[in-house]
Amino acid sequence: MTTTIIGFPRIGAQRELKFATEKYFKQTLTAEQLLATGKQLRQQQWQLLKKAGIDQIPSNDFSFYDNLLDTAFLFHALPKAIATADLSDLDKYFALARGYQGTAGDFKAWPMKKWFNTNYHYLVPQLSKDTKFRYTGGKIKAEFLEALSLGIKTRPTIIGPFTLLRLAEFNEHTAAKDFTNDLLQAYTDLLQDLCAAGAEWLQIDEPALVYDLTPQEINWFANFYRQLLPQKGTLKILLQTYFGDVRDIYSELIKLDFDGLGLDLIEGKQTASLIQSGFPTDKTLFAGVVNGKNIWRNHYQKTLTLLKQLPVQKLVLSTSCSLLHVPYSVAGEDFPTAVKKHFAFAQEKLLELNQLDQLLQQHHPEWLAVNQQLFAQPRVKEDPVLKEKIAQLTTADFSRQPDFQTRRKIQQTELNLPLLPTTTIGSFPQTKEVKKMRAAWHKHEISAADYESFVKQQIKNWISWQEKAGFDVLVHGEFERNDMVEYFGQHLAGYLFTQNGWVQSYGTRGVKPPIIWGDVVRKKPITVKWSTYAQSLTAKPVKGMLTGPVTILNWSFPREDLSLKEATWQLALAIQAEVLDLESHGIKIIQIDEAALREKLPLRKSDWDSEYLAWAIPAFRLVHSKVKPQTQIHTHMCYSEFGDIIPAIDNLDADVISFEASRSNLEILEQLQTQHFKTLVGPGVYDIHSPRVPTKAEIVTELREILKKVPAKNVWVNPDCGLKTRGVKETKASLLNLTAAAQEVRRELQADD
Ligand SMILES: Nc1nc2c(c(=O)[nH]1)N[C@@H](CNc1ccc(C(=O)N[C@@H](CCC(=O)N[C@@H](CCC(=O)N[C@@H](CCC(=O)O)C(=O)O)C(=O)O)C(=O)O)cc1)CN2
Ligand code: MET
Ligand SMILES: [Zn+2]
Repeated sequence: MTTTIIGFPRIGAQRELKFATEKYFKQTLTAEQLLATGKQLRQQQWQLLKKAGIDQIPSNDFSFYDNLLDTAFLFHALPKAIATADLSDLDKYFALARGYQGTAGDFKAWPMKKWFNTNYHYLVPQLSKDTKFRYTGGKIKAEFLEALSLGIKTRPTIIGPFTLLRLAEFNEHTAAKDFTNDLLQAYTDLLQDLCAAGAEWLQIDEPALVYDLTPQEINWFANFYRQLLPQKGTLKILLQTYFGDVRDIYSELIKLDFDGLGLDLIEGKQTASLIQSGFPTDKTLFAGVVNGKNIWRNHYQKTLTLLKQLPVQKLVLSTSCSLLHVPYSVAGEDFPTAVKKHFAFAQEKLLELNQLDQLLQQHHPEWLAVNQQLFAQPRVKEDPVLKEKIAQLTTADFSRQPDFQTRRKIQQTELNLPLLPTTTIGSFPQTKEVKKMRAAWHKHEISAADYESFVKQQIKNWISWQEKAGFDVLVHGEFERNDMVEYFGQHLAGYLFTQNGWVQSYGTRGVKPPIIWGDVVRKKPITVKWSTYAQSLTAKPVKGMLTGPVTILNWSFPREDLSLKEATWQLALAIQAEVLDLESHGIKIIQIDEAALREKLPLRKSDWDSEYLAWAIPAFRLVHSKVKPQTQIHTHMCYSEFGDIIPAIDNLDADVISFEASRSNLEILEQLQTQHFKTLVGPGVYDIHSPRVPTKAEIVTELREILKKVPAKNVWVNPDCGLKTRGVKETKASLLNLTAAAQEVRRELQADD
């Protein structure tokens, strides 16, 4: 038996890579120093895996920004302008990741998207007529040789051609077929080069196989690999999948000349039955039995029983997906032992693989006994009152009265807002100073009172700035929050949070997902203090700002001993209490962010409703069903690819929704128009993910485009997401252009009347 993992977190135990990279961006660290940090982190990782007894150690799972970007870069799929720019390879790479403005030119970054159903973002390769894939040697081979020089023969990993093309964007009327031949040559060269370098195995990641596949896609895949695999020489190929099962293509996969198949037995509902339907004796199954996405200890008995039911001769134990999605180690956390023993972060999962391997060979039965203890009795006491409350919910609890159109008229009278009302999405820049004061308060260097008055001062400054800038609906700025989900976790009973449980979200940015430990209850008001303070400073309405239950769930580590539906409804009741508190304290507009609602939509269409929307949409409705007709409920989604679920979004029954603009803006507006979307909309009028300041003229143009698709009386004007990652100067400049643009378009509309 053998153990392996698909990939490991690369940011380092103390986020060393983040800090080094950000220093490089600020030019306080040289390229050599950054490369040296990368090298050191890789060595540490390989040695850690070796010491933990992992038999097959991956390489090239490391990345300075993103693995799909690495893959595109390896195959020279970069725009001509960047390829020929007077920049180092490293700076060309970062130019694709973050854009570049300087002496070598002015390049836009590639867009970012959510990686399948995770909170990790990949860079979307932009393919066009001048894209010519070719293998350039580079990182994958260098890292293999680097490990080899340390005496570790790794298994290099690479994203496969099918997934690469499935996730890329085709410009200038190009299509997959335009790139197939070049890609075939590029992957052939890669295989042969790694084989010559002495590699024994290559891991090719094809997670896109877990989507619903068309016959054309299946054909493309089979044809491609039928041509590629004969070129592998003595190199063994592991075809690695994750985030689901491969039901549409399993029968093809087992016929192709792969040496190993990596299948997900955690999220892949049909994986076990597919394997039971037949697995070739000459192939190795890389069984993904240790959950790469959640932080709970593996249930050894269940895993062993599952493994024994698989008719497989050659078996390697593995994780369900890369460990990128869990924090580095639980070792440094100060949970009580009774709590800690239930957790396995990345490092602890290595031990689990090792123990499962031993147990399968009938060694160390005492490890099984220790593990069984963890699950012998319920981990937490349930809250009977909460349970009863959920059991007693009726249709009325999910249905706001009166209906949308009636409320709309009441709210118009109540709020008296102009046409095209202006607002922002919630957060203002989380400056160094804000983070420093919060850190000082955590370290008891300043008192809670000092911290509170500091936050209030920020609120005061920004309220007065928003008034001067001419905003119609103001926000308090979210200065008290480290993160829109972690903050709520920290204020709800039933949650635990880590000190250092960072998980990469994109590039150098990370999150510390809070852990749902038990039943979740709101013990006391969370945001009321800040919102009412902000409202006391102005006659304009201040929007209360909350995170919705689905997003809190999706960006937390959920329990495995409670259904996601039940857990989300607990959260919904907690946030409902907060909504009602805000309302009773005079807050007239309340925004309930559901930024992550789209992200966790199941990858297969047949699961959309039954597995998700059927409880996620009611959860949101539950949160606001009891507010007065006068109270206006807003929501926000920053992932705008919800064209397919527009009726579900309308069915949230919010009064106003704001969403990401970026490139898909017009497309979504058209879909809203044709599907008769009723909710009022604030399509973001500029992209906040870039420091670039949009001109007033650009925003005016954007607004005119929006007004072609949506009646003016239904339109709100706002940026496309919160401003916490932006600098103060660019934020103010952009927002002044936004209010000026709104005023200009308003005048145009009034002149038309
Ligand atoms: N959970 C979540 N997922 C999300 C988003 C989101 O907002 N939240 N937004 C979308 C995009 N994803 C994002 C993810 C992270 C960040 C981000 O800004 N992360 C920050 C950390 C934010 C944070 O938690 N900050 C804490 C802790 C900051 C910190 O590291 N402090 C230092 C000290 C700071 C100092 O002295 O200057 C320390 O503790 O060592 C705080 O403000 O309190 C980062 O990686 O740098 C932005 C967007 C999608 N997914
Ligand atoms: C990632 S969605 C962000 C919404 C939140 N209210 C903010 O402005 O930061
Ligand atoms: Zn957003």
